[in-house]
Amino acid sequence: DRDNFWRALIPSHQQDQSVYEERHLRYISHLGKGNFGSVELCRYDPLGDNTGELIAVKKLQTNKQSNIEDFQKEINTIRSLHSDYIVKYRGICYSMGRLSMSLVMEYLPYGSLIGYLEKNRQHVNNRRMLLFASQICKGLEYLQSMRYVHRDLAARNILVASDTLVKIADFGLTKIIPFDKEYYRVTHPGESPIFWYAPESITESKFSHKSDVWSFGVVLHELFSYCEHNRNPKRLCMQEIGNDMQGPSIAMHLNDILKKNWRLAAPPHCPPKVYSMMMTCWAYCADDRPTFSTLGDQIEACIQDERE
Ligand SMILES: C=CCCn1cc(-c2nc(Nc3ccc(C4CCNCC4)cc3)nc3[nH]ccc23)cn1
Repeated sequence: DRDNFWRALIPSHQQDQSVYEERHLRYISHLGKGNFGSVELCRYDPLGDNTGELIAVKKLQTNKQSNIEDFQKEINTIRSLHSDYIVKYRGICYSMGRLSMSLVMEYLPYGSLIGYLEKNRQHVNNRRMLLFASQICKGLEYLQSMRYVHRDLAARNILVASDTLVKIADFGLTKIIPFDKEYYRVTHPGESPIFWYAPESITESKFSHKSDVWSFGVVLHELFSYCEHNRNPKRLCMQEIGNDMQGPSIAMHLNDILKKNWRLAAPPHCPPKVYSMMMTCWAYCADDRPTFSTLGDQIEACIQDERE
């Protein structure tokens, strides 16, 4: 039947332990937009009695061959990652009708970090922020150990599993660093989140673990700004550059002010040690930035400070 048709297409060693049949998928609601696709909340209900599990299903929205290949790479990436701090892969769902494929992941009930912090601001204190920061840092340390560069680290791509657990999501732009190089050069930058980018990513499309460290510093800034929309990195950088700046010259002006050592200002009530940690992530020269393991130790030290 149709499953065998799809199984026949995929080499056996790559076949997934779980193939979800579209006919048992019950659409519930829209969860968000990722790179090249949208994510929906579904119940996988083969018994048809509403006892099935809730899952997050990312559907590819394109028929461009390049996006289909990128989606396949995203699926292979997330399938190869096993960490408490990275959203879990569940399987894939084929639909014969549209000859398309969807990525099935664990459903994280609290949504993205941005919405969560805006909604729960009053009972998230510095210690809780630092716990989230240490979890993201551990997820990135694991990603680095697998030679992956995320390339799209931002609070919008961090999901909240519970009041005490966050996970890294959306691996649509993630690349593997070649074994003989320290960085990955992108040929087609596309619409890039340049306000989260390290200078070398803006000017040379170079991405490395050190450029992920820069973006991690920006995520720390978003965290300690409670992801307030009027304090978001894009808004703060554009205020500095001049809001009337247009198009490609924005990247040039952004690099210019970064070269002149302008950086995002400390968020209100941000502990000084946390801000100085952010500043080390924003060293203009990639080699001067800390490693994720160093950052992990510094975050643990900040948590101890908050305990006293
Ligand atoms: C990573 C960011 C880009 C793509 N993306 C991924 C997801 C996503 N979301 C969720 N849970 C979720 C739970 C509640 C809400 C709500 C919606 C209504 N307003 C309040 C908040 C939103 C999301 N679980 C997931 N597992 C795997 C992916 C995934 C969403 N967007």
